[in-house]
Formats: sequence, C-alpha cells, structure tokens
Amino acid sequence: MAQKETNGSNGEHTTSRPPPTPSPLRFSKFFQANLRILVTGGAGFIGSHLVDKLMENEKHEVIVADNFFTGSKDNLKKWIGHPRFELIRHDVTQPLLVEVDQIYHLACPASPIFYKHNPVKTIKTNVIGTLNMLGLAKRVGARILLTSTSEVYGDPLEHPQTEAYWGNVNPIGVRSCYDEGKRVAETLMFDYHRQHGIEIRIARIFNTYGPRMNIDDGRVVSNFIAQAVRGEPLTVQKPGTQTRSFCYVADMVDGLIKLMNGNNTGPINLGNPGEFTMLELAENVKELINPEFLGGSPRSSCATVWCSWRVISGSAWRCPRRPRPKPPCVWREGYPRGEHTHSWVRHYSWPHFITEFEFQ
Ligand SMILES: O=c1ccn([C@@H]2O[C@H](COP(=O)(O)OP(=O)(O)O[C@H]3OC[C@@H](O)[C@H](O)[C@H]3O)[C@@H](O)[C@H]2O)c(=O)[nH]1
Repeated sequence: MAQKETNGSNGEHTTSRPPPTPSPLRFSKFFQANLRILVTGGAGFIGSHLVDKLMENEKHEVIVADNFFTGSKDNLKKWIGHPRFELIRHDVTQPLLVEVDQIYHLACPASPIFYKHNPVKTIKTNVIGTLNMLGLAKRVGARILLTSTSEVYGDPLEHPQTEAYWGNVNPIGVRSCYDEGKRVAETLMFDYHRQHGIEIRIARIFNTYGPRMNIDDGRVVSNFIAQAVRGEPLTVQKPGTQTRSFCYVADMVDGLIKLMNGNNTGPINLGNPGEFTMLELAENVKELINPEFLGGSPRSSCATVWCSWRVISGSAWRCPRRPRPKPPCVWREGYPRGEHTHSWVRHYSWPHFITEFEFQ
C-alpha cells in the first residue's frame, strides 16, 4: 500500500558530502566560460525542444549525444554547424568523456512500442546508460538531471499521484524494462548523490505532446491525430475510461530547465494536472480535425471514434498531483487544444505525411 513517508523531505535522501569540484574555469576571476551542457537523447522529441530552448542563451554551449534509434538529425538541423553546438552519434550504454557543467540525461526510447521493441536494450539504456552519465558527472563535477517517468507509479493505487507514492509496479511485465529501468535509474541517482555528493535532479515526466512527436510513435495523441488526419477510425483502447493528463512540450521544457537550475533535487512530477478519459480525447481530436485545418480536404470529415478490442497494457489512470508548493512553471490548464495543438495538426497534415498515409 501507499507509504506516508515523503521522498526527499526527511533528510534521509540528502547528502552532506560536498559535490565534486567543477572545472576551475567555472570560478575563473577574469574569464567567464560558457556553460557547457550535455543533452543525451537531444535528437528526440522532448530533447530537441530542450536544445532549442538552451541554445537561445548565448552563454550556453550545447553538446547532444544520441544514437538516433528514435531521435532524428532532422530535429536539430537548424543547429548543425552552429559554433555553440555539437552533435555526437553516441549510445549511452558506452562511456562518454566530455567536459561539461550540466547533463540533461534524456536518452531512452519513451513510447511503449519502441521501448518494448528491444526490452533488453531498453533496460541497459536505463541502467548502464545512467551509470555512465553519473560516472561522467562525478569525473567532471557536473550537475545531472534524469528524466524519469510517471510510469514509475505503475498501475497506481493512489490518484492523483504525489512524489511520495512509491508506486505499484509489476517487476516482470512487458513494460518493466522501462518502468523498472527508470526506477533503478532513480536509485542510482540518489546513491551517487549520497555516496559521492553528485548534484542530482529528477523529473518524473507525465504524458507530453507536441510537434516532432514521431507520427508512428504509437502514443495516444499522435495516434489519434494521425488517424483523424487520415480519415481512419480512432483506436480507443478498452475500456476508454482510462485517464491521462497531457502537457505541451514547451511547458515540459520550461519545467526541466527550472528544475535543473533550482535547488530541489526532486523527484518532482512534471505534467499537466488536468486529466481526460481516452474517449473524451478521441472525441476532442475528432472535433478538432476539421476542413479548416486540412485545407478543405474531404478526408477530415471521416473521423469516427471506434473502440478497439485491444485490452490496455498500461495503467487505468495517471495524473500528477498539482505541483507544490512553488510550481516549476506556469501550467497551461486543460485540454491539448487551442493554438499549440492547431499548429501541430498542421505539422502532421503536411503534404508528405498525407502522401505517406496514402501509400500505407
Ligand atoms: O491508439 C491508442 C494508443 C493508446 N491508447 C490508450 O491511451 C492511453 C495512453 O497510452 P500511451 O501509449 O500514449 O502512453 P502511456 O500513458 O501508456 O505511457 C506514457 O506515459 C508516460 C511517459 O513517460 C511514457 O513515455 C509513455 O510511455 C492508454 O490507456 C492506452 O491504452 C488508446 O486508447 N489508443
């Protein structure tokens, strides 16, 4: 059952050890070096938006390490060749030696269809990849932020979930490579913090949506939008009453940067507290995709909601408790609709996507 002890608030999870010493340039009197930031998984959906935001600051040098399993160079093309940007093809299951001040460790496939494709690789990425990045943080004295997941709560018995809830996770299920993998990654973060004084930050990311989500990502928002654009039935998995909350990617990135630069180690839930059933989401996407957004295409009027007979493999509900006591960013209330969703629908209805659909 749930436990009353809160994570990180009773001193047990903090350390009195001083963090490893960063580069002497960081404290140089006469020369202020740029902040060097490593983003693992920086070619992916959330990672590339994070890179865009970090690159806006002229004092930042950004290094991306990505193996391009689910990420794409396309997401970073505007930065390739930029003097403050470097892209390395690198798999985090191998050690990486770079001189950096901060590490945003995002590398791991996050969509169930991708992380279940090669579960052994997924758990290696979470465990060995996080060990390697912690080893790097220790060597160079960098602060490290892990993007964990709401999936650490498993099929939660508490709703909404607070960070103090320890979860209800199946250790041998098909999703365990991801949810148990992230749980071990969180453990490693705190062990390095307590034992070596490493400065850590942990974000538990809830469902996120927005541009650059892979059209074949398999997650519910991209599936529904792609299906509606193609005029196909929307595959609401049974029972359809399961709920999720959806956070726009720009808000997620703001939250990650605020967490990295603040004083709270976390773990902290990052997500939108407004939740919806999958049936409501399907109805809303159906309503949203109309001829106005598809340039008058008759395909748009075909979207219908259809309940598939696939039984859900995820949890019945997942929603963060409203952030406390100082939210790391201003949360957009409510549903994934409005300005941001509209631009994303346009993104998905670009001619080459439509062409791809027609040939499938
Ligand atoms: O076509 C679909 C796809 C999904 N769904 C349902 O929509 C809900 C959400 O499913 P998704 O696959 O989008 O995402 P999940 O909530 O299961 O996992 C997600 O959670 C948080 C993130 O950290 C993870 O990266 C991601 O795996 C589930 O209840 C699923 O059954 C549908 O009804 N139809």
